[in-house]
Amino acid sequence: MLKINKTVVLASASPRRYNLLKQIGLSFIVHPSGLDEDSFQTSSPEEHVLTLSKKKALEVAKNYPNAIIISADTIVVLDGEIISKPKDQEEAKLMLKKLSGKTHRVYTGFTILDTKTNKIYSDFEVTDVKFREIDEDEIDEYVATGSPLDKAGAYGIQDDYGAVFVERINGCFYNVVGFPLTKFYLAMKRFLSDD
Ligand SMILES: Cc1cn([C@H]2C[C@H](O)[C@@H](COP(=O)(O)OP(=O)(O)OP(=O)(O)O)O2)c(=O)[nH]c1=O
Repeated sequence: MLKINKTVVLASASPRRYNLLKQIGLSFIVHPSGLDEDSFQTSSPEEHVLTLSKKKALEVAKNYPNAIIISADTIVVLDGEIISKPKDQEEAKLMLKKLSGKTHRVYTGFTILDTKTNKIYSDFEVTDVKFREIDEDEIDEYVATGSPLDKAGAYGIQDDYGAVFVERINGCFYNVVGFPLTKFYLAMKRFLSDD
């Protein structure tokens, strides 16, 4: 597993990212960036997740002169349209209606930053997710649980409801949940051995 002789800071308020990084045995503290993601416009999904994850890391880096900062950003992309987190229940319902019966892509970008050397590495992963047709009652019931509200595309593949909307995926499952574990693990090993 990863052995890091330095303070590691997870620059994220996402409980999913917390759990996923704990799952691979990483020791870290949490310091969310509080970045306003709504005011941010970009051209491509790749650029969006790479730039936002970098911004989150750089924001939190200001507080830690000698640490490794880890951050990420997840979006859903349907027919070229970037879908982030819904602003309310109505928007969550609209998002789920759009995703029904279709295949979308989930992009997660992540950044690793050493605040002492200023070495920075960012990368992203993409997973295709096929939804079955979901009906309005199912959408209403799920949205009423409140769970979709803090999630890109208004669903969690790991949720009770979200799980049964998904017919199949192609790619990394953990990438959909919010952090591409294998890609991150390999990147982190390279990052640490380059020191
Ligand atoms: C598609 C999908 C997203 N998500 C979540 C992961 C992320 O927490 C969230 C996307 O929003 P993000 O802006 O990437 O992350 P966040 O606001 O939750 O946390 P922070 O910016 O502080 O790191 O959607 C799931 O939990 N399951 C899913 O299936």
